[in-house]
Amino acid sequence: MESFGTRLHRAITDRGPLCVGIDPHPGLLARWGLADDVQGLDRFTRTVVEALGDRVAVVKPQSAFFERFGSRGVAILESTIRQLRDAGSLVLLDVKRGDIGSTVSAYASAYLDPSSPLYVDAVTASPYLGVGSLAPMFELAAEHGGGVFVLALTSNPEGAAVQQARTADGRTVAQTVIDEISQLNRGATPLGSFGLVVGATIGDTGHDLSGVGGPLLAPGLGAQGAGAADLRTVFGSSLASVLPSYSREVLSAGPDVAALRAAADRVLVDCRAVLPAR
Ligand SMILES: O=c1ccn([C@@H]2O[C@H](COP(=O)(O)O)[C@@H](O)[C@H]2O)c(=O)[nH]1
Repeated sequence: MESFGTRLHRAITDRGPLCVGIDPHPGLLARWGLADDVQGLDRFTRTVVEALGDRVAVVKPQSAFFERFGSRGVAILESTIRQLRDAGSLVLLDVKRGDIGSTVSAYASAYLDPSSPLYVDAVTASPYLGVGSLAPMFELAAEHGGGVFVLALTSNPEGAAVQQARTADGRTVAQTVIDEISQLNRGATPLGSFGLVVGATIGDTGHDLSGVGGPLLAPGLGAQGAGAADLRTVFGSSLASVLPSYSREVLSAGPDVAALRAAADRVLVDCRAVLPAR
């Protein structure tokens, strides 16, 4: 079976280095002329799938915006995941899960076991119960060709106080996460299946990302203020591994399908101007 890293590498080669998030904020639903209810959610997500499912490498539904509608929202998330997979994009579910290992096993089953209704290509995970506690996710991902993106240096301003705090050996908390994920990817070609989340907003923090060997998901572009040019400052010599991620910047072009496609094409052009050719 092909690894997630191999599948992601191919998707990026074929479709370009871009992840677009599905974040149906109440304000976006209103802007699209949709009600803030499950019907509005369903129409919103179907439109994004129609516009982008067959042209963007990775689509990242934000679970929170589906969960807020309870079981009917989660049913729409399940359906959205199926539609995206049918359309050919990789699905990265942004759920930022993390817990003690025995509970992480259940999260792994929920998202990374092909028999689950919420099965996706990759998930986001939080390392703040220790990177080792995420082992059941790493193991199930490896078994079924899935991927895990672990939070390292998040795009929000509050993140730095925790993530850039120093540990007893002098490394930052983020660098310990970076180093552990690098170990997991060792020897993987063309790309490892275990990624990191590093916000495009954080500036030059001096962290060493050169040995990660896996994808570096870069949210914070567009609505949070970072632009494609900031990728150079944040990622330096690791730009070749960056997967830029935009949600509101693209989604606000809707509900017109052609306008959504044009917005995704535009941000991809911006990113290609900065990232090395892949
Ligand atoms: O550090 C992080 C990690 C995750 N996110 C998520 O990405 C999108 C960003 O949406 P925009 O509309 O492009 O701002 C959202 O789902 C966040 O939860 C992040 O922003 N930063």
